[in-house]
Amino acid sequence: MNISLNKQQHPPEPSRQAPLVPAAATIAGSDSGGGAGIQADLKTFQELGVFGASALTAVTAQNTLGVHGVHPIPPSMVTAQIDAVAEDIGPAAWKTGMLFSAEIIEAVADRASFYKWSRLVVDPVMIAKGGASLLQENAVQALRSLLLPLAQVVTPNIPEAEALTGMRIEAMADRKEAARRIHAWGVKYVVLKGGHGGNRAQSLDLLYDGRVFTEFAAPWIETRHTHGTGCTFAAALTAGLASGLPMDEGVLLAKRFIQAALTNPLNLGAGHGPTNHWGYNRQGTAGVFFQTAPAAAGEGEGWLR
Ligand SMILES: Nc1ncnc2c1ncn2[C@@H]1O[C@H](COP(=O)(O)OP(=O)(O)O)[C@@H](O)[C@H]1O
Ligand SMILES: Cc1ncc(COP(=O)(O)OP(=O)(O)O)c(N)n1
Repeated sequence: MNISLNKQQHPPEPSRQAPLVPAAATIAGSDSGGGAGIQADLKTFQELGVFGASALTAVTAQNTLGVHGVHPIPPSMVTAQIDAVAEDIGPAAWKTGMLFSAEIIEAVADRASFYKWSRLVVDPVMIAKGGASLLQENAVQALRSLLLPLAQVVTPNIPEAEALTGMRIEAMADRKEAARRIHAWGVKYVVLKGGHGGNRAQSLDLLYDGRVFTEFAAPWIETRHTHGTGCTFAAALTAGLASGLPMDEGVLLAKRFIQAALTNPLNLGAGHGPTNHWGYNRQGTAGVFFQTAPAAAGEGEGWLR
């Protein structure tokens, strides 16, 4: 008797199988300390039920006290990683983090327009918590003109929004004006994060869709363990979008996730320690709320949730 255990000559085409979980990809730098960069992104994807692929842009020697060294990856190798992931895995959403140079930004923008990514989250990483530069100064212009017009959403913190727009951001009116200017470059949504806002009562992030501002606020958490908050927030948003959430629900998920990750620190390292990605409760964290406000005036505010 002749028994054939495997009748198929070739493995099935991956793209023809319905994936059991959504996939997302991060294009970012490696943080040897594990709190930010590719490591934070992949942990966040996993915790939120999304398979994570990656393309490395730079290797950093880094811990909770600072960045000791940066070694960029050649742009052609960044392109090759993106192609390998795009052609086989086919992520539903992409995220960028540390891109380091204008040349790497050009390579990523080229691939983003080639593959026509509809869900591209750009976290415009510039400076690490300890003050080290993660983006060369002459690359800000490339970020603004080449990558932002291709993004679905960009997630600057306040210093990054200041560097992108060239304006000083102090009051809420400044944050709204910065969001309007960034939106005018072609990105569909702007999330201006408030971790550097100076308000020690609450952390307030602002979502702008070109028409309406939505505020996401949560109680401020007094902790030194804030390394990688921006990466983790943007990765959670990417996971939400890869799972099919609309933008406002994706931001709410990200806000809840980062709030939970900041709540019970792991107490690792002597400096800015990593946040805690374990055991996120999808029901969310108490105290996060959001509201809409018309772009032009303050009237008409109403609670959505
Ligand atoms: N101490 C804190 N308490 C509560 N939320 C925070 C705190 N620090 C940062 N966040 C939140 O973490 C996210 C990342 O914010 P931010 O610190 O501004 O970004 P980055 O890490 O890029 O500098 C935002 O949602 C912000 O509101
Ligand atoms: C490799 C790498 N990528 C990004 C960052 C910056 O991460 P971010 O989430 O903005 O956090 P802080 O540096 O502000 O803690 C990084 N440090 N390293």
